[in-house]
Amino acid sequence: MKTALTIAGSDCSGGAGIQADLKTFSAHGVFGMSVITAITAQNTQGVSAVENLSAEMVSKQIEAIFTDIEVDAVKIGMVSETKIIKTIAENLKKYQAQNVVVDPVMISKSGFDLLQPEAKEALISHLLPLAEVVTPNIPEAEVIVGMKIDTVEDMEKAALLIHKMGPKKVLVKGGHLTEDAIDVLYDGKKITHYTSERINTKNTHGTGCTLSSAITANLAKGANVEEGVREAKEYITTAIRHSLALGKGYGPTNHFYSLYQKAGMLD
Ligand SMILES: Nc1ncnc2c1ncn2[C@@H]1O[C@H](COP(=O)(O)OP(=O)(O)OP(=O)(O)O)[C@@H](O)[C@H]1O
Ligand SMILES: Cc1ncc(CO)c(N)n1
Repeated sequence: MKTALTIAGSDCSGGAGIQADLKTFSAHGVFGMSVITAITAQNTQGVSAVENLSAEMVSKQIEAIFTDIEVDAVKIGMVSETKIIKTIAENLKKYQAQNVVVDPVMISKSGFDLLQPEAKEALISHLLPLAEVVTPNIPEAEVIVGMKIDTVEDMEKAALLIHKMGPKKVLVKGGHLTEDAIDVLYDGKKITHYTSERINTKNTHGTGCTLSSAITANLAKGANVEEGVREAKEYITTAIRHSLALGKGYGPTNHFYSLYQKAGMLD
């Protein structure tokens, strides 16, 4: 069985972070493993607290996995502090991690800082160069390149600029624009658009985590980035279309709809 590792924060409400990543890996038939960087207290209405683990504990978790188990792909999600970012980069180089997907998580939908502002430079200089593909949303791409993004053309410009910072490929996600949900991939040579209709729902908690872990699962199974993103986009669109009205705020996406449907378990 292929394996995938997520290095990210825990979302106790299960919609984003480690929990979304492991559900996505399972739904793709990939064996999921996790290195937890931080515990967050959050729900569908927002984040109320973040507690980082020590850099030593993050390092020990990575060591425990890589010294024992073959890792086919790695996703990096929320990493809040500079010293944890540096530890992850050192370890992934040491163990020659393959198929690294970096989701540069910065701010939650409710406006809470999931990346300490002083750690932005470390994320850019230490994690982006390790990435097979980096998956910023529009506000994250704006911070990384220091320009305003209002259109798909702006997303393309940002993708080209981020590519110069070291990742092999860049996927700028268009969830924050208003018409169709268009994601822009730049592979160093050409631009590809992945387009879906915009689904009218407020239940989009964890969409970014889910998309990046679906790409990771697909790379673990041997897909190239273009194929991996294409399937991941279909997966997230179905998961949003059948998202769950749990909680009082922005509910989570539905990871198992397609599987349950195939298994004849839905009405
Ligand atoms: N309402 C929607 N309808 C269809 N697709 C959407 C919608 N909102 C987001 N998407 C898609 O979901 C994926 C995730 O993009 P988004 O820009 O929302 O990520 P994000 O902001 O990092 O998410 P989060 O921070 O909640 O994890 C992209 O493929 C995007 O196009
Ligand atoms: C732990 C965690 N990672 C990422 C996000 C972004 O969706 C979140 N809300 N929580």
